[in-house]
Amino acid sequence: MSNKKIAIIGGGNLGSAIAQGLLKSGFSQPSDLIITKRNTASLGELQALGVHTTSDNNAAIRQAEIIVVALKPYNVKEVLTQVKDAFDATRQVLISVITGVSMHDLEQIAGPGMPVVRAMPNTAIAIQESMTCICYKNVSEQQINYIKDMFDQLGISVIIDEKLMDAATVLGACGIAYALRFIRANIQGGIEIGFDVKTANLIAAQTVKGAAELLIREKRHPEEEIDKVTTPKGCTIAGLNEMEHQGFSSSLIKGITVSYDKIVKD
Ligand SMILES: NC(=O)C1=CN([C@@H]2O[C@H](COP(=O)(O)OP(=O)(O)OC[C@H]3O[C@@H](n4cnc5c(N)ncnc54)[C@H](O)[C@@H]3O)[C@@H](O)[C@H]2O)C=CC1
Ligand SMILES: O=C(O)[C@@H]1CCC=N1
Repeated sequence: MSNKKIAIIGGGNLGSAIAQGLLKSGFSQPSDLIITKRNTASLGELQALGVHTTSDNNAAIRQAEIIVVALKPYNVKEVLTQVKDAFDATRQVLISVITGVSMHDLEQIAGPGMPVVRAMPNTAIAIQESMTCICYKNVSEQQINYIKDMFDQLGISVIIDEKLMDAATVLGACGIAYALRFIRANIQGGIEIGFDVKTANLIAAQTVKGAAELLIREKRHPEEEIDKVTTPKGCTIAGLNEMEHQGFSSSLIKGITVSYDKIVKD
């Protein structure tokens, strides 16, 4: 159980998901969480659980030891600059989940020597199933252990070099959307061959979960598992080869590189 006060600046999709995950995991008590948004009306669910909601970023930051910034990339500089005097490098850590904003830029805003962490989770953080990539600067061993433990309770986390952070954004954070689109396509196909949408959804989602668990738990390569499914002259290889003829793997790889270019070239 965490006893540190955590302020989440920007209670949108990801900021709210992080708050939900922190509560569901038991890492934070509602009274230790503060979440900000310009208009707090949509934070009613968290408020009902006892989380402090406010539009006052300055006050939220001053009360906290861990500050999670989940603002949009285009307004982070403006918003944080307005509250830069609230940061205290001697007792706080600034965690940014913002796409494409470097630790150097964060330190420039929050002040020299400010302990900064970049974390790249995905929206499954709301149910403690995130994949979170982390890098850090000016952070003590004790602080990083605390933060790694926090993200490990919200899923699985790995520490990476900052130069891989944009790649982590694509593979992990965008990746959940690619996976969901893959599941949606399976549902559409499943309906065409006879299932109702609810049953198709369950079969498609549990099947993808099982595939992922085989790789995570057994540490296998996908092709090793595919070989076990593809009966010679069978229906699986026939379908898989048709998908590849239609550009299945190629379209995914191209999509990943387009997402990556969008981050690094913007
Ligand atoms: N949505 C996702 O799956 C992921 C998003 N990210 C990054 O996280 C950041 C947030 O993304 P989302 O949650 O999707 O965006 P969002 O637009 O849902 O959330 C941003 C929130 O900040 C609030 N905000 C704007 N100005 C504010 C201010 N002055 N004070 C307090 N709050 C203010 C907005 O009202 C909004 O609710 C982005 O930088 C994004 O790149 C990173 C990984 C995954
Ligand atoms: O699409 C985006 O820009 C953000 C970053 C990763 C997930 N959503």
